[in-house]
Amino acid sequence: MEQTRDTDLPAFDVRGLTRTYGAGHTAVHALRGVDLRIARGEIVVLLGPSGSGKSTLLNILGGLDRPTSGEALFNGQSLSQMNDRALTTYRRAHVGFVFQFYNLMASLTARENVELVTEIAAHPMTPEEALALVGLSDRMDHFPSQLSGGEQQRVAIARAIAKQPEVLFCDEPTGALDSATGRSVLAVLDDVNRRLGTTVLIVTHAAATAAMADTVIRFADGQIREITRNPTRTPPEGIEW
Ligand SMILES: Nc1ncnc2c1ncn2[C@@H]1O[C@H](COP(=O)(O)OP(=O)(O)OP(=O)(O)O)[C@@H](O)[C@H]1O
Repeated sequence: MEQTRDTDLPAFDVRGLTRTYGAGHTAVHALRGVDLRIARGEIVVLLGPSGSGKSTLLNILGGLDRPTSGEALFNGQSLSQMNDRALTTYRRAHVGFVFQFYNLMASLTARENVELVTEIAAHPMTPEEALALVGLSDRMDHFPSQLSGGEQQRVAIARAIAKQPEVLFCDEPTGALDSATGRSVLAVLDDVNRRLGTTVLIVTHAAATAAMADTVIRFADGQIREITRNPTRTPPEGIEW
């Protein structure tokens, strides 16, 4: 039998995924059966109204939450069947997170915030390399309070990519930023994807972000309503908000 080459596997293969919070009358069906394949090295943008289940899906794929039923495979391995220890190892080794509100340590400089990750990662780049990639070489010794919102988000991206994750999960990465700053943050994500080959998943309310994606997933009511592919990616600098 011909063996499946690793490179043929999608980054994620999601089958019949459901996630229900609570039970009985008060149960919330956040995911109602999601089937999805995400190819490696793509930028994927997830759009959908508030409460449609986007963050729930991201959290399950990122190993922060578990499905109620169904399966999510990463590189052919079932996240759903991993025990807590294996899921922690998965998060540490393979995925980076970027959230709306940067979550930087206020008492540490940009470099020290990134060091928190590089000190425990298996194959990290240096904090200097990570900060250079996001264009912050000249701000490494600044504290978060001395940086703009966009710069703080770039530090958060540097921290997320410093361990060289295969996947970067971004939940509303531009949600707290004005449009020009948001575009520059998206340009950093695009650059990371091109240079490092990182698979990037972006959850956003900003529908225009879809133009920078390879694949656009539209969510509604806990289900995928539509998956479209862009024939070409629009550079974030050219996106109109
Ligand atoms: N921990 C939780 N306990 C109970 N219900 C939850 C929990 N987390 C999410 N939900 C509910 O699950 C549904 C999906 O939430 P989710 O955060 O995934 O949506 P979303 O599409 O990311 O929304 P938004 O765009 O507002 O962030 C919502 O109805 C939400 O209230």
